[in-house]
Amino acid sequence: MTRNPFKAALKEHRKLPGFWLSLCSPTVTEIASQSGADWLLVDMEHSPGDLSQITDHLRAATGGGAEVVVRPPFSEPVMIKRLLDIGVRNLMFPMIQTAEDAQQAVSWTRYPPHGIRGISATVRANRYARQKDYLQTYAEDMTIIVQVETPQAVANIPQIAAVEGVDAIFIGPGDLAASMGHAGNIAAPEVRARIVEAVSLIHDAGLPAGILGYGEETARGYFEADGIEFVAIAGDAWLLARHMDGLVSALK
Ligand SMILES: O=C(O)C(=O)C[C@H](O)[C@@H](O)CO
Repeated sequence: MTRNPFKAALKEHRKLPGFWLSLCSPTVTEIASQSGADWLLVDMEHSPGDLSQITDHLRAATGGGAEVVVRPPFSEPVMIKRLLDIGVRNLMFPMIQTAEDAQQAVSWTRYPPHGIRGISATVRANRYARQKDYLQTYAEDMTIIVQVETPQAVANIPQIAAVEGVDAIFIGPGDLAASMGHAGNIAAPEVRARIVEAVSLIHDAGLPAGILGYGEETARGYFEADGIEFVAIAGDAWLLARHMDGLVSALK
């Protein structure tokens, strides 16, 4: 039984709003974690943030109820090992195209004989060697989310979802649209059709689906009309820019 509330809620297919954080500010992480959101995506792929800041994000989130999910800059084993050692227990792997990609991603998170993760005896993840059952329980407490971001990946969802260890699948609408020749236009009917197809394949496989859908109306549509379980309802930079612009134009 997992001790990770986000993983447990995903398994129950609950409705889970989250925020997408790319401003590299642990203070923003703290504010977001106290909002009632269930999860916070700390993005290393499209932000200048680096590994040394991640521990501060994890500590900041403990002031509230949200779980931190980290998206590494690229799906590769070295960064994953270092993120896991510092105590990241929810990962989102970008650009997973095939079941083999997903299998490899899972293997980077598991110690032998189940994978290739290297052992470090005294790390933040095992409370500096105080958590005696870490080696027996880490996998149960970890959430692995893989991102599908191309039509090829969408077509491979049944195989990707069947990979042991994959807990959820997150649709990357921006890259999906771009890979279909509609960069910047996720509302294009062809892209929308692929998103609907992806959600249905993810649900047919019994997994929860996630997506970015900024703003109340968009997020509500994904939650209610599409039945998507975890939606990034806003990004920190998006929220700030939008509200600053609105206030200035209202008062000028
Ligand atoms: O394809 C997408 O959309 C994503 O993966 C999210 C983007 O990288 C971006 O919106 C992050 O700010």
